[in-house]
Amino acid sequence: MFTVFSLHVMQMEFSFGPKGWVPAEQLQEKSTDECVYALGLHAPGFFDKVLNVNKCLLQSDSANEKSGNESRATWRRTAIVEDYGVQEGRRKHHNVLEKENENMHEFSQLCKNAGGIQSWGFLRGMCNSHTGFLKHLMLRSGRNVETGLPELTVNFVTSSDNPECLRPLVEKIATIPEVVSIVNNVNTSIGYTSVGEKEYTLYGKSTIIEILRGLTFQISANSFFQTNTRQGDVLYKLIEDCAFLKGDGSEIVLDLFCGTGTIGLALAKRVKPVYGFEVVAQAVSDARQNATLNFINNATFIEGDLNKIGSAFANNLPKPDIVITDPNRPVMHIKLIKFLLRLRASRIIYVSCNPATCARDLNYLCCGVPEQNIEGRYRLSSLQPVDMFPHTPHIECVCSLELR
Ligand SMILES: C[S@@+](CC[C@H](N)C(=O)[O-])C[C@H]1O[C@@H](n2cnc3c(N)ncnc32)[C@H](O)[C@@H]1O
Repeated sequence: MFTVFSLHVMQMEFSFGPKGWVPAEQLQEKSTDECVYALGLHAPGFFDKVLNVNKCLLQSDSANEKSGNESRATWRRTAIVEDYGVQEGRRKHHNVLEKENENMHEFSQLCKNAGGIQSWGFLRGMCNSHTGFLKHLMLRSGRNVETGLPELTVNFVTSSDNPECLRPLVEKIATIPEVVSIVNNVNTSIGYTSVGEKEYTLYGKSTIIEILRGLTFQISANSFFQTNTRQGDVLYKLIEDCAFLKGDGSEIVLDLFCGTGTIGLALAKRVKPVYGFEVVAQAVSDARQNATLNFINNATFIEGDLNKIGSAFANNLPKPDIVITDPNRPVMHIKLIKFLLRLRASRIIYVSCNPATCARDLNYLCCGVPEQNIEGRYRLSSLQPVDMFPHTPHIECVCSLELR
């Protein structure tokens, strides 16, 4: 198993909550006053219990702290906690709101002017009541390709379409040198997903750059990108090894669930064409742009929902030699399993961050689904876990399947 000891997790998603959740073992130690309003991580299995996180050990220093300036606290504290009182407790918050902080006063006025949102509502997370404005805070770090210095994107996910409400907060955060982009994703659903129906760029650019396997990738806020860049390099090298490319540039690659095109593009210079499929429009557009950025002209990226494929899916494409499939945590749709079994590519590389759903899909591909008269056609030739999420129970697996 590959493990890193020095972490650099590129993306973290935090949630806002109406009050901080205190684990039972700490109830004695903490007064409940300390815990009003939360910005942090969900307790496992409970979306309405948000554990305050003041410093995230999985984040890069620049995402956690303002390096080189001892006098300023972490940027999260500076921008959100100190100025807006989200984590400071109800009493302090009242002081900040009503007496002390001009910005906060302006801010609450702004909120009221902008469509009747109450300032208190602004600070409440959605949680069970489904009220409030701020849902999630997503931090993503990348680097400047010329200087190599860290860059940060800040993505506020809100429950309604009122980007002006964020303006005072944006002005504060924009003064942090590492921050190159501040966006607002508006997600009006009652769910906890962070992908917005609309996105506003409130400061700087709308994308961030990261480098993996020597290639440059542009990433939009709604596009998937490996959260752990250093281990991402290890993961993609392993996928390349599992592809057993002949080296004569003759193979055709199908990259399913391709995101910003990372895996396909990492292989593109050593194969014939690469075809990528992905459902998120921004990710497809990033993938196309990434091909251009890396002078790759044999990669085609197609927008489409792999859960809704018809019998004619990919009929117009040449038969691939290698299929990469890298689904989200749920199982692959049975239509896609059937497609892969009909396609009979010589090799499938199945990349998964969920061993349970991965096991089901591998079982179908290898042993078939007898109750549906589906015959399995593959043999699992290798399975390598990669520790993409150190110090958590999660694990990524790269599975190599050969046609029998
Ligand atoms: C685990 S990510 C892998 C992305 C890419 N392979 C990478 O390594 O960066 C899974 C990707 O599948 C996409 N996705 C999820 N459901 C999908 C669907 N039904 N059809 C097509 N793409 C889907 C997600 O948007 C995401 O980009």
